[in-house]
Amino acid sequence: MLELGAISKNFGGLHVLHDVNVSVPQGAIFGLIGPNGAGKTTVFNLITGLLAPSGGTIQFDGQSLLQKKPHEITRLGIARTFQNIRLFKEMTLLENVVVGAYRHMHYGFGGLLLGLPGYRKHEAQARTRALELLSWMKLDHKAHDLADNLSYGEQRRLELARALATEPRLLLLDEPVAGMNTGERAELMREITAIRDRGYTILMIEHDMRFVMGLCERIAVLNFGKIIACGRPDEIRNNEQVIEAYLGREDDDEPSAEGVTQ
Ligand SMILES: Nc1ncnc2c1ncn2[C@@H]1O[C@H](COP(=O)(O)OP(=O)(O)OP(=O)(O)O)[C@@H](O)[C@H]1O
Repeated sequence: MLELGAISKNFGGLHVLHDVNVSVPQGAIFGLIGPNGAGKTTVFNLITGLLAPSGGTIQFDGQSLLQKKPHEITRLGIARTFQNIRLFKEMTLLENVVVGAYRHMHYGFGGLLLGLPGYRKHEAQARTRALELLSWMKLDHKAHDLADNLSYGEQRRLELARALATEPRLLLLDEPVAGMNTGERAELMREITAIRDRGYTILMIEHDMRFVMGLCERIAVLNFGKIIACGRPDEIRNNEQVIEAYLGREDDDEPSAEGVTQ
C-alpha cells in the first residue's frame, strides 16, 4: 500500500535519512521505531508532504506522492496524528471531529456563510459520522464536552477520531501512547486493533516497546537515518544490531535493551 524506495533527506549538510526502503502492506499494523533523532518524524513529514525528499520515491497504492501538497495527500487517503496533541481545546469533542470531516462536504465554511440549502444536510451527515467515530474511540458519551476537560489519554483518542474523520485508508500515528498510563495504553491497543479490523492500515512511531511488540505485525528500525532491521516483533527483539543501537545510547529517556527484549 505504501512504498518508500531509497529515500534520502538532507537538511543542508545534515544527512538525516539514507536509502530508506519501507513497504507497508495493506491492512497491517506496522511500527517504525528507533532512538531519538533517528529520523522517524522526518519519514512521516515526507509521507504527508510537509517535506520533500532529497532522493527516492514514495508510492501510495501505486501513485507517486512526490510533488503533492499535504491536502492532496490527505485527499488520497492518508491521515496522521502528531507527537504533540493539536486539538481545539475551546471546542467540543464533536466539533473537533466535524472539523476533520469538512473536506468531504461540498459546501464547507463558505456554504455555511451563504446558507446554501445543501449545507444542513451535509453538516448533519458530518455530525453523524463524527459521533460514530467518537463511539469507536469510546468518547461518544462526552461528545458535547469541551476538549479541554479531557484526560490526556482521552485527548489522544480524540485526535485519532479526528484523523479518521478525513476518511483515510492509511493512518500515521506519531507516538500514540506518549504520556498515557498503563490502563490507557491497554485500552488504546484494543482500539487500534479494532480500527485495523475495520479495514484501515496503520503505521506508527512509538517508543513504548511493550506496546509496539504487542501490537505491530511488522517493525522497521531506524538508527542514524538508516533502516537497520525490518521484520516480525520476535525477529526485531533478537536482532543484534537493534539491541546494539539501543544499548549504545546513554540517553536515559531511551528504551533500554531490556525494553527491546520485553
Ligand atoms: N526541519 C529540519 N531542519 C533541520 N534539521 C531537522 C529538521 N527536522 C529534523 N531535523 C533533524 O533531523 C534529525 C532527525 O529528526 P526526527 O525528528 O526525524 O527524529 P525522530 O526519530 O523522530 O526523533 P524523536 O524520537 O526524538 O521524535 C534530527 O537530528 C533533527 O534535528
